Amino acid sequence: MIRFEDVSVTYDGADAPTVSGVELAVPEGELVLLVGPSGVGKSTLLGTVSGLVPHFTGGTLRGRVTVAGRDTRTHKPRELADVVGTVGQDPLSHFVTDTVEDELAYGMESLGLAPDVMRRRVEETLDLLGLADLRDRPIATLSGGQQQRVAIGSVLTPHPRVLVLDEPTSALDPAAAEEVLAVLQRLVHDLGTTVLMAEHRLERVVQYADQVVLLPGPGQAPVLGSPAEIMAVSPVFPPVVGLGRLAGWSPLPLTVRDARRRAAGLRERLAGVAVPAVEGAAVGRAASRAEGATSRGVGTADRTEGAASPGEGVAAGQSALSVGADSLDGPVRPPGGRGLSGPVTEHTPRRRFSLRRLKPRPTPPATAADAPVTGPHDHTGSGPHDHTGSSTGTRNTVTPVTPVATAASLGVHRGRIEALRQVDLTVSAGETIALMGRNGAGKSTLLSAFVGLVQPSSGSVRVSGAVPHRTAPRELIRRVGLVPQEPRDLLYADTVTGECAAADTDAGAAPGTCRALVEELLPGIADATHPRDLSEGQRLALALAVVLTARPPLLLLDEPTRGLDYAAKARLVSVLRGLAADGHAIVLATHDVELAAELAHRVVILAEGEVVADGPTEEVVVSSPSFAPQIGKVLAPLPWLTVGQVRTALEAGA
Ligand SMILES: Nc1ncnc2c1ncn2[C@@H]1O[C@H](COP(=O)(O)OP(=O)(O)OP(=O)(O)O)[C@@H](O)[C@H]1O
Ligand SMILES: Nc1ncnc2c1ncn2[C@@H]1O[C@H](COP(=O)(O)OP(=O)(O)OP(=O)(O)O)[C@@H](O)[C@H]1O
Repeated sequence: MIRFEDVSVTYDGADAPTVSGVELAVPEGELVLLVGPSGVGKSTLLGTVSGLVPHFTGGTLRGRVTVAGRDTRTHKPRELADVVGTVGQDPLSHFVTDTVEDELAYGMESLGLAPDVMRRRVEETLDLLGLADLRDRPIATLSGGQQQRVAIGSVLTPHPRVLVLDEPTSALDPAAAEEVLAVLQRLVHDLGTTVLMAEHRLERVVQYADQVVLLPGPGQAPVLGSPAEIMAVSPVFPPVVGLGRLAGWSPLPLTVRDARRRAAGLRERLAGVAVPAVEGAAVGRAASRAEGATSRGVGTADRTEGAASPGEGVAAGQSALSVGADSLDGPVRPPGGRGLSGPVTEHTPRRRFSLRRLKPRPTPPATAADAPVTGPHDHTGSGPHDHTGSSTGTRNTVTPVTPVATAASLGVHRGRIEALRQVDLTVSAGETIALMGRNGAGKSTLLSAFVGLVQPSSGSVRVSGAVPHRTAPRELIRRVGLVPQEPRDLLYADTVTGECAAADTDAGAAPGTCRALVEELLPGIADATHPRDLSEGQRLALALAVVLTARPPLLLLDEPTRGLDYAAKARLVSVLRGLAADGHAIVLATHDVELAAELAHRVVILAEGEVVADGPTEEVVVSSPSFAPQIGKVLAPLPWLTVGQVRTALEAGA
């Protein structure tokens, strides 16, 4: 159904082809998964199928790509729209209408389908993807995951024979991701739809694939095989595969169920063994409760109505951080739009989070009443917390501590939606909190409240003593930094070099600080590249580096692993652990249960705008079918969470 014949793509100005020598056939009615490190060319390859590469991206395509016999170089994306449906990594930039229902109908309208067929398919799709309650909503007001569901729905309604999906579950909560994958599998099995999908969170998808295509490195020819064959050799693999490799299981397990069947012996071996260091959470929780109690009701009820802020969401997924930490390498990214070359409308001007442009001076004032309560640059060890670095490579210990940020009985309205209700949360210096919960639960809203992008409608929020929405950006930036769900909102220079130079200046950091951070997170990004042309993972690494350059006492990350391969995530984990050990407080909104297991001292789960769980990571996630990491499920009821912990124990002779 899709055929690549000696395909190579060279972007304008690039020294070498991004992908080359691609010879592949994707049979009709199969789900083929495209995997490989960040920036290796996955999105580029997907773009050649939808025609976005090179029609929209520029560059030179050599060889031939055909879909259902149509050459994508001689057919414009519009002329392929009846056969191929494409979901790119950034749905928002490709929506063409304003409301959910209109968006679901748009593709069918373009193809001239009868109104009754359109109506029926819109209803089916609303149900299939859990969008019925959102049908009349303006798309610009949806959370990130809600938008991703609409983007997927909008390509399903025309019933294309081929679906090209770039990280389609990256913003979805774990349960929603499973639902979407089940829908795709049904289309493949029942309707013979052909699906080509790139995804980093292999723990979510590998079991659905008929075949896997691995792009091992930039410019290297792809390797095709069954999921088990490829997972045996791939540099990117999910935690169960990591566990299987560690335990020497053959064949390798691809699912939690496979692994559980093999794990009886391992469970026995680990039963009496102390789980390698996973500390800090209990302290964080105790601190938060105490603080919540004292600060409740302190805040003024600043009324806001529908503050225009990015309708963000949080990326989905899980990953094998501990596995990647020592065995993986490479980068990743997403392709473009929907394959329909209709007008791209900017619905509501998205407010850009522009704090970093305001020339911050990150050194916290020592005396002001609202000065940051922690000194993140204090390496003397005399601070209020004890950085007992764990030798096991898991979490650092946090001792009771000064709050860096608090929300007390916080309520936030976004338009008519009550996005947060009675939220009490205290974030302490040195602790890392994973904020989890289903799409639309209010995670991004809470992060936005900490940076003053939305205002409380009741209760209060404080960051280092300051009221965020009443604090001038140049002051606030000394206290808090946010990496938004869409990293491009933070980037404005023409090159990676320019972006980094601006970040160094803004942060008052030594020249080269930001660039070194980029290299640490994701090596190999070219200096002269326009941030727009970076792969998704590369862009995220750049945005993270920009914010980290200022070393804010409170660091907020909204789904920080989209587009990142396991190795890049492992590097991110190590950077964030270092920051936490230096006394920075970190809050990450994430659907990546593996990331939370690896990094967070404490997990806070939001549901319908309320906190429904708050506790040490292992306590909160192990008992949860949605939020438990793969290793947690395999070894349950033992409270082990990561491959790294198991490796440490086995190496120590368990
Ligand atoms: N600008 C807005 N106007 C109206 N409603 C909004 C706006 N932004 C978000 N919402 C709604 O507020 C609720 C919380 O959204 P939020 O983005 O905080 O969720 P989230 O937990 O981050 O979700 P996701 O996991 O999908 O990113 C959702 O129901 C969302 O549709
Ligand atoms: N339009 C473009 N112009 C120039 N270079 C580009 C363009 N698009 C992508 N690139 C470069 O091509 C390489 C491959 O990018 P691509 O997005 O295909 O990778 P990917 O494997 O999908 O990455 P990720 O997993 O991070 O999404 C990257 O180095 C990127 O910087």
